[in-house]
Amino acid sequence: MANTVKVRVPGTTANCGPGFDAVGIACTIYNDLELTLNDQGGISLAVMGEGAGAIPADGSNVAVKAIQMVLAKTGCKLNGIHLKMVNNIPLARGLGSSAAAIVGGLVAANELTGNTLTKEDILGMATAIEGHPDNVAPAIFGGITVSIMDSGNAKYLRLQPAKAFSMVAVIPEFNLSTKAARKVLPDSVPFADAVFNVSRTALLIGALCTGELKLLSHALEDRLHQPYREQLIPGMAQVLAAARQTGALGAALSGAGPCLLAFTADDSDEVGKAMVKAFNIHKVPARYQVLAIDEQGAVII
Ligand SMILES: Nc1ncnc2c1ncn2[C@@H]1O[C@H](COP(=O)(O)OP(=O)(O)O)[C@@H](O)[C@H]1O
Ligand SMILES: N[C@@H](CCOP(=O)(O)O)C(=O)O
Repeated sequence: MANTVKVRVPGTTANCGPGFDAVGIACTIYNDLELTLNDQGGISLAVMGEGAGAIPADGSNVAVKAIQMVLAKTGCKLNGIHLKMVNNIPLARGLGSSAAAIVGGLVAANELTGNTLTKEDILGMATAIEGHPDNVAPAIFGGITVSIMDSGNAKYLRLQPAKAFSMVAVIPEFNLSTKAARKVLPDSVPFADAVFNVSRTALLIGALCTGELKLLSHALEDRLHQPYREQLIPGMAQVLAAARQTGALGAALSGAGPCLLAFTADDSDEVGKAMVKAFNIHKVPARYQVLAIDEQGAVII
């Protein structure tokens, strides 16, 4: 059996406005992870691109955690874990870097231990490490996914959008960990806000499945997390407004932020430039990247 494998995993944008911890989209931005297992023990890590010099080479690394979980579950005795990463997904920006690392580790280790885990098993294990299913589901399955937790088990549905759209990810030059961005959320919300989000999430899924993309301007509205996270992202309201004013279908926080994401039918560059300019007015350097939906999810390459 080969002892080295390479996996490509997409970044993901979670929540998509109102679908907190439920909706996610796989995006055409990728990390490559090469895993070698041997019986010599030890952990080594070489990182190129995003996170080089910052990602730990020990058991605190989420990719290593994921690999060790597969080794334990499959009873594999190989104890040497050697990783090479080429990362394009920026860390702690809201584009699912941790989900990509976890899914990459699980898929690679599964491949090297005889492929005994199903994608559904991998979803369960990835969710256990990540804490919520909305990034790991599209990272595994590709496309647009809706996920739920049922008595601790993640279940998902993969949707086919009726009409193509682009996503303009505006990436500010500062990190915001998901952990920190979850700390500002309240324990409970007003009933009216819950109703607001139920209606918008239903509209979001309906709009994507029917191709009624003009409804996204309402369907991306949120009262569960964005209003609380706004304090962490200078200029957030103005950047989202700039997207809408330049013709975006709608715009929202990407995952826990600080990246902001506009959905576009055309004029993506114009929207990206306007959003970057609005961040710059608030003294936040930023860049934009135009993304499409990744249809495949994690693949062995
Ligand atoms: N390629 C990677 N390998 C190992 N750990 C990673 C990798 N990418 C990200 N991480 C871990 O995930 C953290 C960022 O996760 P998180 O705060 O959830 O943000 P996001 O997933 O939105 O990028 C990083 O600080 C790092 O600990
Ligand atoms: N539902 C989560 C999504 C976090 O996504 P990330 O890409 O920022 O890790 C949340 O909003 O906390």
